[in-house]
Amino acid sequence: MKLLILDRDGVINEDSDAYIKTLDEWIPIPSSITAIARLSQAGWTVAVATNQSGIARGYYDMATLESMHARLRQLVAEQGGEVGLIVHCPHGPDDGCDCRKPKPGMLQQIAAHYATELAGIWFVGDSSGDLQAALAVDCQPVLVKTGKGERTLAKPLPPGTLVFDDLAAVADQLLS
Ligand SMILES: O=P(O)(O)OC[C@@H](O)[C@H]1O[C@@H](OP(=O)(O)O)[C@@H](O)[C@@H](O)[C@@H]1O
Ligand SMILES: [Mg+2]
Ligand SMILES: [Zn+2]
Repeated sequence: MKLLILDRDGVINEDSDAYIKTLDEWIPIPSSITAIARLSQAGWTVAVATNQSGIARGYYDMATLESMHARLRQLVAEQGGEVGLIVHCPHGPDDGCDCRKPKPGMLQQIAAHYATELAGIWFVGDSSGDLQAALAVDCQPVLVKTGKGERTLAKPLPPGTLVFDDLAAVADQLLS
């Protein structure tokens, strides 16, 4: 199946070092919304795997997180596309969960949901933890320069990492 997995903050929407704590702070990257719509209209399933330690930290609750994801689905639907499964890790760095990137648990959850293998599936992120999670399950690590991408690019990347300016450029490549 044509499955693409995305990180959320810094790829789909703007990120902040102060976390994305409210719906108003969830600011979509317009070209990313269009990219998701274009991909899904072309038969791609676009899933999301996002760390949301702000839940564990008490910065925001599940209702707020779900409101952000409802807004994402609405914006993509307005452009004729749809968003697939969105998986989040609500845990903190010290909780020892299996889902927080760089662990690959969320990627494995997505693969199980769609009854597909992960090998070679592109996982698009802006942080090194995203790239490490991809490598852990033989996904293709893809770095975008939006969000924390430029910071991530300043450090050595895992061999084989593909680099694009933004999600729109990733979509252009996949749809070419
Ligand atoms: O990029 P994704 O995975 O969609 O989400 C990242 C967010 O959960 C937050 O992750 C935090 O990392 P810590 O969780 O505090 O290590 C910080 O990097 C925040 O700036 C960022 O907004
Ligand atoms: Mg991110
Ligand atoms: Zn977790």
